Amino acid sequence: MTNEIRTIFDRIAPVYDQLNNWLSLGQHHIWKEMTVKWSAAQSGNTCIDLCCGSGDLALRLARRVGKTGKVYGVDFSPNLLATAQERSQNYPQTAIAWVEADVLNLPFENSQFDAATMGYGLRNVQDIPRSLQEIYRVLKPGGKAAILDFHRPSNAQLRAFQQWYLQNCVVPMATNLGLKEEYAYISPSLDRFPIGSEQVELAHQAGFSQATHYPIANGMMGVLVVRKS
Ligand SMILES: C/C(=C\Cc1cc(O)c2ccccc2c1O)CCC[C@H](C)CCC[C@H](C)CCCC(C)C
Ligand SMILES: C[S@@+](CC[C@H](N)C(=O)[O-])C[C@H]1O[C@@H](n2cnc3c(N)ncnc32)[C@H](O)[C@@H]1O
Repeated sequence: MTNEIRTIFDRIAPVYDQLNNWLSLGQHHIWKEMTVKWSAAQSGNTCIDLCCGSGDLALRLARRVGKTGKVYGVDFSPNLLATAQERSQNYPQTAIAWVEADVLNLPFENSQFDAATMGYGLRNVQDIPRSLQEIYRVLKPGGKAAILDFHRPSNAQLRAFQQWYLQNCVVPMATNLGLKEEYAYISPSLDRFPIGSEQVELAHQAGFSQATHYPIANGMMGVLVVRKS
């Protein structure tokens, strides 16, 4: 399964950024900016972006931590990491290290990071509790993580719209690019993804003292914000 997920993301790498811009009507930039803000990353901090993909969140973190900070972007898709690497050449001032690794076995010591972000990663990992435990392990005491992903809205009409949009806009557009199966995967992965209150419960079980889920985009997306005490 892990290999299948990696293959999906390696295959969509060439069109990933473009499709996200089109299909979210540019909104994903706003959702990612909110996520970085909620991570509370500060100038000079050492931060980690898990499941960094093509680097959107890591590059935003790098802007926040500035020249005196350091950002690690971690992903297991070599193709998406290559895009991230290429994009970061335009930001020579910022210290970003791109690391090819599984976020379920992070190659970092305990308590290294002031802040963490994860965008559209938690729904894709094989073991959500383990992923939260790994984030807990690598955060410093007092550190925060902000985890952005799709969310199923409680409002039935909005949920119906979300399902309609995924099936009738997202999948057909991806089909035109030969990526039907890859994008058809989003809907079932969302069906089995824990809702906000369940994510909060899992975060407490992983050890986080504070956990809050913020629904955004009318509840079609959400950000789980956790703090290690
Ligand atoms: C950046 C976004 C999604 C990233 C993403 C996550 C995945 O798990 C994938 C799995 C397999 C293939 C691709 C991805 C993937 O790209 C979020 C925005 C992109 C969405 C495709 C658009 C979703 C739109 C909402 C359901 C409704 C938006 C309403 C309005 C148009 C703003
Ligand atoms: C939908 S993309 C999100 C990319 C980026 N964070 C963004 O918001 O645009 C999901 C990413 O998670 C990565 N991923 C999924 N499971 C992973 C794992 N166990 N370890 C490392 N990366 C993983 C995929 O390779 C992919 O780049």
